[in-house]
Amino acid sequence: MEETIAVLGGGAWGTALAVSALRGGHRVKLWARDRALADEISQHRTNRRYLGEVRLPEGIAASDSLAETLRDASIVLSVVPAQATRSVLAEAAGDMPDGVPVVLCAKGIEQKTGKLVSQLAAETLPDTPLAALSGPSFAADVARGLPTAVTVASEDGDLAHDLAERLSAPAFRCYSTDDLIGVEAGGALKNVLAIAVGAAAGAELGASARAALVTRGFVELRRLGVALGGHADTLMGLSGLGDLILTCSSEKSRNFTYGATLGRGQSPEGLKLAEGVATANIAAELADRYDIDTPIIDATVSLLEGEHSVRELVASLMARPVKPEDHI
Ligand SMILES: NC(=O)C1=CN([C@@H]2O[C@H](COP(=O)(O)OP(=O)(O)OC[C@H]3O[C@@H](n4cnc5c(N)ncnc54)[C@H](O)[C@@H]3O)[C@@H](O)[C@H]2O)C=CC1
Ligand SMILES: O=C(CO)COP(=O)(O)O
Repeated sequence: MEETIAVLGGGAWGTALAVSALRGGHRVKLWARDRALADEISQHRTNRRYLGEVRLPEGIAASDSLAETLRDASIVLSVVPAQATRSVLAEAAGDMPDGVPVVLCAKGIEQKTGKLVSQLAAETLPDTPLAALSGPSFAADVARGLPTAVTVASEDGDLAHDLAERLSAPAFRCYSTDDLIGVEAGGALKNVLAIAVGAAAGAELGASARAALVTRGFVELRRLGVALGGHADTLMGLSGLGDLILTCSSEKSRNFTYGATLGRGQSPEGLKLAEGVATANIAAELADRYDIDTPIIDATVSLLEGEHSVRELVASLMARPVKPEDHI
């Protein structure tokens, strides 16, 4: 059934999801706060700043007006960075159509509050049905029509299933779950670990170190994800293991690239958005609060704060007391 999907955010992921929705047979409106960007997307069918040379299909109605974008929408996708989501949803609240679900697509934890994106959205939009979409999906791949699979989560499992059907497209397969927290935790924490793994790659520590870091990092992701209220099984899925594999294995990941830049001893100034930078510190604080052991996340914070080099941090990880291999 054709419906109107409103996308809030004109960056790489917002534009790619708009393209996917269009391919799924829907009308698509997109809000970008920058009018020049909205015009470029609507009229020139490119988004050079965020998506490079990808040519967009015809039909994305982009605007810098939230009211215009949200009018007649039957699904709203929120695709601004995690740290900006609260303010954008607050600005949009007055124009949000009644009862229409908002699908949260950012991957992060709010620095100031330690809240997952759905938790901060519930404060801003208390009467709105909420869901999250997460999984292994580089914007450039999705915009080009390369296939992938993601998970749509809502505490209301029927809503999650319904949204997964409505958001699926020929090259975009959506699964569903009622484990909203698990899906959000997986998406947020893999970004922090991708910085760590990127740093090891940048410092040329070898493929064995990379595999060991991904595996032990995944244990930390599951420990903390479960402490936050997610299910361990969910974190074995697309938004957890799946996204961790993707982002820890490719320079196409901005988080991996951020870490690799630090690992090479270079300045990360001018790099694209890396959500893990904003999430690392609060993730480590949450781990402390729940008394969870997260040495790789802690080392990532130390690296980001410039306290130690990659080699020093790896040496201290290697010097930890020998213990049985726990899996969560
Ligand atoms: N790029 C990707 O491959 C994927 C990204 N994501 C997630 O989607 C979220 C957005 O990422 P991208 O679109 O890739 O980032 P981006 O950096 O390409 O674009 C971010 C967009 O948000 C806008 N923005 C930033 N602050 C804003 C504010 N305060 N108010 C209004 N607009 C604001 C920017 O102007 C830009 O249009 C992130 O949480 C990211 O982790 C999820 C899956 C894939
Ligand atoms: O979340 C992503 C892929 O699933 C995108 O990863 P980066 O934000 O590291 O580019």
